[in-house]
Amino acid sequence: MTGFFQLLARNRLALAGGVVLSLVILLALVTPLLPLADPDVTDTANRFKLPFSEGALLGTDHLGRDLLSRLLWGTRLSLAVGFAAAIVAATIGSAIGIVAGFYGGRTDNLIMRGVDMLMAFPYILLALAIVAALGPGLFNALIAVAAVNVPFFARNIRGITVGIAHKEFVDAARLAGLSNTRIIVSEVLPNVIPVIVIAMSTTIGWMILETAGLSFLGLGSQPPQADLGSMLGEARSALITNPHTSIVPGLMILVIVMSINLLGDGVRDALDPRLKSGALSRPMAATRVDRKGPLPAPTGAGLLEVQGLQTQFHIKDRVYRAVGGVDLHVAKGECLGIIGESGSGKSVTALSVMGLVASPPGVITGGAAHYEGEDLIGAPYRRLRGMRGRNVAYIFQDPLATLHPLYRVGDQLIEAIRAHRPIGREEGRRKAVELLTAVRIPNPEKRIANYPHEMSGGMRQRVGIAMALANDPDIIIADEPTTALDVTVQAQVLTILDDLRRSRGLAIIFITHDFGVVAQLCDRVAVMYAGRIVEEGRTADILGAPRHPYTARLMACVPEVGGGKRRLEAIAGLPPVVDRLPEGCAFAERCLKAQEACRRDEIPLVRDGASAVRCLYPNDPSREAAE
Ligand SMILES: Nc1ncnc2c1ncn2[C@@H]1O[C@H](COP(=O)(O)OP(=O)(O)OP(=O)(O)O)[C@@H](O)[C@H]1O
Repeated sequence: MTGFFQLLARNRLALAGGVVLSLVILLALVTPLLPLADPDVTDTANRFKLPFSEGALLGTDHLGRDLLSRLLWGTRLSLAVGFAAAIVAATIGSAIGIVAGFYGGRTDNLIMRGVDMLMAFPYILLALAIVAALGPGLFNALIAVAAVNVPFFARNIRGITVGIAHKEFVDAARLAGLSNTRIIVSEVLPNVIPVIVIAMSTTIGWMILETAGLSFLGLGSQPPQADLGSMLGEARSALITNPHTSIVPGLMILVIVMSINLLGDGVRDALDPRLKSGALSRPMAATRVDRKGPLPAPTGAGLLEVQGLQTQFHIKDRVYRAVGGVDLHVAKGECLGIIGESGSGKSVTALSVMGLVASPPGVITGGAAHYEGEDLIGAPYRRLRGMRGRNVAYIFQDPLATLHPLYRVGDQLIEAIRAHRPIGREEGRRKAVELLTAVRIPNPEKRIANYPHEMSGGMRQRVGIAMALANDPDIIIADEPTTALDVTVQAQVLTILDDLRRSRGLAIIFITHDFGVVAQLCDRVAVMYAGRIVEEGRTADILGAPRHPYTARLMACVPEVGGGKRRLEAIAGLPPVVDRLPEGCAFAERCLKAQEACRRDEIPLVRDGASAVRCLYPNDPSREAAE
């Protein structure tokens, strides 16, 4: 709950709306206690007194009644009717929506067609018809406004319920033998309540306006009782001669509706869990860069050289050091593997290179990524945009999440090419077929007309690779592209990537959990732990004789096909949380060789020829070979 209020407070407009609305509600609540004139007593001798006259701060109306008093009593009434109508409409509408969405079939059809019929009438006509049938009066106006808003809630909540009613957790509740009523109350309702609150917060203002509209037409509050709408209606004839009689209630309606709407938008944003990590602020086109200290100069190692990269997530007052000073490079035609446990910072490292980490909350706080000597971190957005996909392309783990579900794969390929080159449709089509052929999709002429859901996981991943190849990039960063595939398809996809790198001289950075993939594809490998590289070197050296205890234990977790039965050595404990990294070696807590010194100071990455290790007591490959 505190998180909700903190998020709400971060949205300045919502905060302003909340403060203003609270003041208005407070005023309305204390109105009976204030020393105000009677709002209904007429004094025709003092008609149309101007604001700031003696004894009438806001002046008087056409019957000499005190406008301030009428305004406060009227506001009290309008707010009460608006809120009551919203609660009634939300309760009835949501109940209808939940029942229709949950039961579906004929029940849904019957209820929703009734709702459609209500919606087919212009709402004001419907409200007028209801008031005409029930007779004028504020209570009847409340019923009319609530009734015309029921379909709005019913439709919205029905849509959400249909989605929830088919979720696995609802099926699980059914299998557990829960009754439909129990399922609705315990499984469905908690999931739709935020939507109901959001819909209410954005419609209360609207309902206050509608009630005011009915009163303005003489169908709501009846004389001498004042509400904001009837005050406006009565002031209509003096609009030109005594505008203050209209301006006073008009301004109050404006203030109430604006503040409710601003607050409603803020409530909606704060209740949405997807916006909690900072996306409420406008996401930036490239990751925010806030580097202090001198920048590393390029050494000319490789086509892409990452030096001392530090990327953090700033969430509230916490700092998550996802990447804490990573150095790596990859040359033309080379494949560098990055391996490590989940959460070790592999993806964030890769995304930082092209400024693709979402900001907020991501911030690059140090280091450089030199591409042919040019530092990409902090490069202007136009430059990064020009290079994304053109020089450095990405392949992600789940192509279903990266391919647009509503466009044919051919059109998506053509779009990817056109983002960087102005080519015609025909040429684009030819190139798309060429790309699908390059990734060995059979029958590419036909396949370009497929939608992503019409392809298998392996096919979609090939389309992902084709997309990355669309603009002939120099570097491809592949983030676990084969994790979701079965071993045969995985082998095919890896072969395609390997062939492409050899034939096109592509540099590949391959992020994976899988030592088998590293062995098959990568020339060199970097092992990451808690946002840092702990070991780096030639694949054969590292797989043959890992020097860092973490690498050795990670490899011991991997079952070997044909290696006979053996006990798999799981690594006890968990990686440290990156907002509370320990002093010294981050792996010390889980390391069997850890000494006191490991927990003291920063441990440097010590280079020895082609390999490097960040450990005070690394395994000695020569001794192990001798043993
Ligand atoms: N948007 C974010 N907000 C806060 N923390 C994040 C965000 N994205 C990543 N992190 C944190 O950064 C750290 C590194 O994440 P990253 O995705 O790079 O790990 P990874 O090694 O690629 O893991 P996996 O193999 O599961 O993809 C993790 O601790 C993660 O919780």
